[in-house]
Order: sequence, then C-alpha cells, then structure tokens
Amino acid sequence: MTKPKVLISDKMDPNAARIFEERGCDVDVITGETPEELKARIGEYDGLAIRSSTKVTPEILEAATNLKVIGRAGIGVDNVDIPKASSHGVVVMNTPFGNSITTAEHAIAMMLTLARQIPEANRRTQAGEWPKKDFMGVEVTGKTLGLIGSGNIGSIVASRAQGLRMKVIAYDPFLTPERAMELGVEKVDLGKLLERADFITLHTPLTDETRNILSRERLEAAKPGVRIVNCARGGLIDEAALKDLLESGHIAGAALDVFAEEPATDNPLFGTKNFICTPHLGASTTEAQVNVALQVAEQMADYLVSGGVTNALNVPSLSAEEAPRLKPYISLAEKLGSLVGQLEGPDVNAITIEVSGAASELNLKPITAAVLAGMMRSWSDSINMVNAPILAKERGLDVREVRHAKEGDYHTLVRIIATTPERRREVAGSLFGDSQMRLVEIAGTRIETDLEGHMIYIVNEDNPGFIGRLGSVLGEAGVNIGNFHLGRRLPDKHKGGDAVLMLTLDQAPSKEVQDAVCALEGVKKVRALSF
Ligand SMILES: NC(=O)c1ccc[n+]([C@@H]2O[C@H](COP(=O)([O-])OP(=O)(O)OC[C@H]3O[C@@H](n4cnc5c(N)ncnc54)[C@H](O)[C@@H]3O)[C@@H](O)[C@H]2O)c1
Ligand SMILES: O=C(O)[C@H](O)COP(=O)(O)O
Repeated sequence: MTKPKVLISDKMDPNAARIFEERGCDVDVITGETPEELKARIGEYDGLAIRSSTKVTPEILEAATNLKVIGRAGIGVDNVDIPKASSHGVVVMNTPFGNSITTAEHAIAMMLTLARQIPEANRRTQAGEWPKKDFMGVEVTGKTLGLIGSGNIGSIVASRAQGLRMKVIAYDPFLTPERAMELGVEKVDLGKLLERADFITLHTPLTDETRNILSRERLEAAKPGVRIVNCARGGLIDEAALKDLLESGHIAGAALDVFAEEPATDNPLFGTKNFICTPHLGASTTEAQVNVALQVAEQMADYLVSGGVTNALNVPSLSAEEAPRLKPYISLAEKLGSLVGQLEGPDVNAITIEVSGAASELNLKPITAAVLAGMMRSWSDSINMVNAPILAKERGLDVREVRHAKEGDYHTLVRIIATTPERRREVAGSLFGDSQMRLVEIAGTRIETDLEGHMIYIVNEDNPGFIGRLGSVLGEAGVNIGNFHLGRRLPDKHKGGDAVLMLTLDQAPSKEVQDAVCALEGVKKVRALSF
C-alpha cells in the first residue's frame, strides 16, 4: 500500500512531522509558498496541515486532486473554503481546545497591558525619558468585563477575570442560563454590554453575523472610556471607527492581536494613541503549539491511515476504534448503494437505510454516507462520503435511517429501500464472518452473491430451457460466466413466476450482448452492472 503523503504548509511544531512519520505517512514541510506555488504542488498530497497563513481557496482545492483531509493546527478555519472542500470530498478538521488557554491568557495580558499602558511606558523609559508623570493607569479590580462570545476561550477569560476580581457580563446568543450560572457570568444583550462594560474582549468566530459586530454605531454607543481587546478575528471591529474613537478619547484603549487584513504591515491604526497590537500571537506559546501540532497530526493520520474522524467540521466524527468495525459495513453500504444507483439511475427521490441485528448498534451516519456515495457515484464522478450527504440534500433526496435491534434471518443486515416516481427498489446485504459482504436479497428474491467486477442482472419468466439459451448467447459472444446465482421471487418461490439472475462475468457485456439477452423469450429486464 502506498503511504499517504502530507504537506505541512505553515510553521508548525516539529512534533507534527514526527507523528505523521511514526503513523506511516510521508511528510513534506514547505512553508511560505505563494498561492501559485502551493497550487502547483498540492496535487501530490493526501493531507494538508495548516495554521492561519495558508489560504485554502477554491483554486487550491480545484488543484488538490488527491486531497482527502485538511487539518488546522488551531481553531479558526476562516482561511479554508469549507463548502468547497466538502464538495470536493475533503474532510476539514481543527483542534478546538489545544490553544484556548494560551489565547485566553493573551487576552488577559492585553487587557492588563492596556490598563497600565505598558508598551508606551516601556518605550519611553528605555529612551531615557523617565516619564513617570505621564502614565496614570486604571485598576481592573471591581471593573466590569464584557465578553462578546463565551465559548471555550471566552469562558476561560471569564474565570481568569473573576480571579482578578472583575464582574463579568457576557453577550452570546448561544449561552444558556444554566451555563451562564456555571460560569458565574451575567448574560446580557449587546446593547447592555456596551452600556456597562469598562473592558470588552471579543471571542467569537468571524461569520456573517459577527462581521463588524463592533460597528461604528456600536462603538459610539459603548461606555465612554471603554478599553477593547480583540484576540479572536479581524473583521469583528470597524477599524476606521476604532481609530476615530481612540483619537477622540471616547475609547480609552484598544489592543488587537488580529486584523481585518493580515499580515497587517501597514494598518491605519498603527501609531494611534492608546492603541497596542501583536501580530496574531494569541496561540503562540510553546505549550499551545505542541498541543495543536500533536493533535492535528494524530487526527489527520487517523483519518488517512484508518478512517477515524475527530473534530471534523464537515463530516460526523468517527473514532479510530469505531473505524475498523465500520469498515466492512461501509464497503457493504457503498456496494448496495451502487447497485441501487445502477439499477434506478438518478430518478431516486427517497432512500431508507434500514439496519438490523448487529448493524443496529453502529454509528449510522457513515453507513448512510457510504450508501449515498455509492448510489450517486454511479451517476456522477468525484462523489465520496464527505460530499454525498451534502449533494443528497441539495438534490432534495429524502433520506431516512431505521434501526431494528432484533436479528432476522441474518445476524446483521443492511437494507436499502429506494423510491423513484415509478417504483420502490429494495436490496439487502449482510456480512459473513464479520467482514465478507454479500448481497442477500434483490427484487424480493433471496440471492447470495458478492458484488464484484462485471455482473449482469436479469429478470425473466421462469420457463424451462432459459438458462441454456442464456448460456449460448453469452458463450457465442465469448463472454465467460464466473459465478451464477439464481432465485425465484419470494411470493412465487415454489413455482413458475419470475426468476432473478445475478451473473459474474469475466468481462463487461457489450451493448449487443445485452440486447441479445434482452431479446430472449421471457426476459423482462437486463442491466449490466460494475463494482
Ligand atoms: N488570536 C489567536 O491567535 C486565536 C487563537 C485561538 C482562537 N482564536 C479565535 O478565537 C475565537 C473564539 O474561539 P473559541 O475557541 O472560544 O470558539 P468557540 O466556538 O468555543 O466560541 C465561540 C463563541 O462565540 C459565540 N458566538 C457565535 N456567534 C455569536 C454572535 N453573533 N454573537 C456573540 N457570540 C457569538 C458562540 O456561541 C460561541 O460560544 C475564534 O474566532 C478563534 O478563531 C484566535
Ligand atoms: O484560530 C486560531 O487557532 C488562531 O487564530 C491561531 O492562529 P495561528 O495558528 O496562525 O497562530
């Protein structure tokens, strides 16, 4: 088996490369490339490990023909086009906790630094001015800190601020009263937060809702003398308005770790009074970088080597322990899906995935994704388990999952019921010895066969002599039969009626061969299949 190949394209703790190698991946560390250089190189890789510098744009994804996973050693994934990655079937994962403490500490450091104007005092002292009379700070004790966003980092900031004896209020539409109580913060609306906070720190992702959340109007509505810290994302604050209000003195200080445009090498805020900044250093501690590097490499290697999915933003999680157990089911589900797709084409408008016996204890999401991928791959290329559920939703496909704990005739069974405007199609498969997949039912008929290579599916009136005539047609065309499986439709299984045949062939039957089979007396349906 060829080793998965991973590119680390941003500066990352060397533990990441070490873990990739230990887990059986080939790894290249190539940082600082231009988008064009990355675009030219990315086609070689199965995995891309990044921080915030690499921008994974639609153009990069278009060129990433082998890419299976993007791993963000950190939290924010606004540098990755996730919808595009999903539609290309690429899993996007991050490390949601590895740098939270470090970033919260940076926010607290920025707040205290603002309160005492340390950078300017330091600069002027070292310039020999001894400017003692020019600096009068403020205490944070007893002051109100307003958090915008109280998720992982916001909550840590809250606890640290409480340790500094601050009163913490929070605006976060997703903060429940119970969680607010647990955190010891008062939940408020944004208007109240602006009115009451002496310090504001931001801890939200950058989304359509949060972009410009501190707009000019809101900054003007903030309490005079407020100090603002942003260690979350540039774009949350109107930078031009911030500059004006710092200059007017309405805002007493602002500390930014992040900017609307990064790298920020020439920002209008530079040099503004009471403004301090750092170059996106929130996550830059040894501890956080080791955490995120180890985590991202473990997660990506899990996915590339064994199919485990952790902290993915565009597919359901699947633990590395679950993955091997699910693997044969995923292959069974893909084949059953493919069978349905080949038999019914894109007319399927509803699909039910019914599992019973041992299969009912499994995580159904990957099984469903595999059925959809198998089904849709027979109509359209480049579909996999990542993009299949999204495409199914876009097509308006009605997808249902049903579990029956009770075993039937098989200890484990996956049944697919697909509906088109004309009919309902059922197929079912099982595993033998927990790993060998078999189709066990099709068109209401018990048939046990592998779904492999070239096959032909035939429904015919069950009359004497048919098998001989079929053998002659195939033989005359030079098509050798590998396996032959025959069954009668269940309601008529003891006499006449329709028979169902599934034949494995050594080569694909040509259109002429299919037509010749179709022309045999009593044939109702012929479909060439390939797996
Ligand atoms: N400066 C850095 O180096 C650095 C490091 C790590 C994380 N970050 C950034 O910090 C931010 C927060 O990270 P986190 O781990 O706490 O994320 P999180 O997902 O745990 O928390 C985000 C919180 O924002 C809240 N939120 C969402 N929309 C909101 C809205 N419209 N108004 C108010 N609150 C809203 C959510 O409910 C959630 O509680 C992210 O943007 C992340 O990228 C920056
Ligand atoms: O979202 C994050 O994790 C931070 O912004 C850290 O970014 P970095 O990895 O580029 O330092």
